Amino acid sequence: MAARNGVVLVGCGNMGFAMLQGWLQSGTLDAGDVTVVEPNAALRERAAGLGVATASDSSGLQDRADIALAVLAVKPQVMDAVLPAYREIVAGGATVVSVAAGIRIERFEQALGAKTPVIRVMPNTPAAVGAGMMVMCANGHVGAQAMEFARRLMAASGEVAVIEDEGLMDAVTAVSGSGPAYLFHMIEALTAAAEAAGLPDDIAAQLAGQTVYGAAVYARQSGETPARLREQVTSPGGTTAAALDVLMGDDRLTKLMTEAVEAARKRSAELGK
Ligand SMILES: NC(=O)C1=CN([C@@H]2O[C@H](COP(=O)(O)OP(=O)(O)OC[C@H]3O[C@@H](n4cnc5c(N)ncnc54)[C@H](O)[C@@H]3O)[C@@H](O)[C@H]2O)C=CC1
Ligand SMILES: O=C(O)[C@@H]1CCC=N1
Repeated sequence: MAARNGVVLVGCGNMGFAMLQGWLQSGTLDAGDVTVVEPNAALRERAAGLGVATASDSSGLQDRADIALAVLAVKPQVMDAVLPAYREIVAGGATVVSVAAGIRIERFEQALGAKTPVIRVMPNTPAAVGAGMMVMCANGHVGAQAMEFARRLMAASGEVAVIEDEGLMDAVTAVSGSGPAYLFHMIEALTAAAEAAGLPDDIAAQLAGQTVYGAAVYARQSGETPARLREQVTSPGGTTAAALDVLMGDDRLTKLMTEAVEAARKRSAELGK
């Protein structure tokens, strides 16, 4: 029997392409093991530039016995329309990996068969540079080998966490799935503030970007809590304390972040309906 090590990536937009880059750059997958299905010609070409096979639909894939994982990276709104084209591939033994926000495992079982092996993954776009946060949640039909293969792929894109309770995936989505956008906005806001303080645009962008990057790396590598690292920057009566009075007074930023995460969590739950 041929080795089952093929991956079909369905949808190669922002998230699909970010993961594909992580897989290939890390050497976890050879380009020859991946087929990208993407109807958008420009995005297909971008993927082909990495050396993978591409197709505009699934029609040539039905007889492939080597497909271990069908990774679905299409918008939640089109998932129901996309799934029937993968029924045969799944019946042939492929495990479904969905990165779609909100869509519950049950929906895949209903569309593809009650015993379909399904892994939900909530990735994020820093996967493109191997710095993603990849949260996995599988149903009971996923075999050990497929789970291990999927975990290896996700580990190539960043850190992996596995959760048992699928009910938590909406919260996961709101924190780490959408989270990079909050931090990108933080960079934008710090850049705007730097400009308002009189710095030239290019210096403002450099200072904001590198400060957020440096703080994130330091927070992950120092072994200290973020609270302790914050205290180390904050001299009593100094400049940082003056700024933190604005951000932390009345728990301002924590309340705002909690409100933002709750809005995303609710939207994720809605997308699943
Ligand atoms: N963008 C992000 O940061 C994250 C996105 N996600 C999830 O990833 C999924 C994709 O999101 P994005 O990449 O942002 O959207 P996107 O719109 O950039 O990519 C979706 C791609 O699917 C393609 N597509 C549409 N119909 C198709 C079909 N029948 N067969 C194959 N491909 C098809 C589209 O042409 C498009 O390129 C969504 O379900 C989203 O919830 C999850 C975590 C983070
Ligand atoms: O905005 C969205 O719906 C997707 C899911 C998580 C990040 N992007």
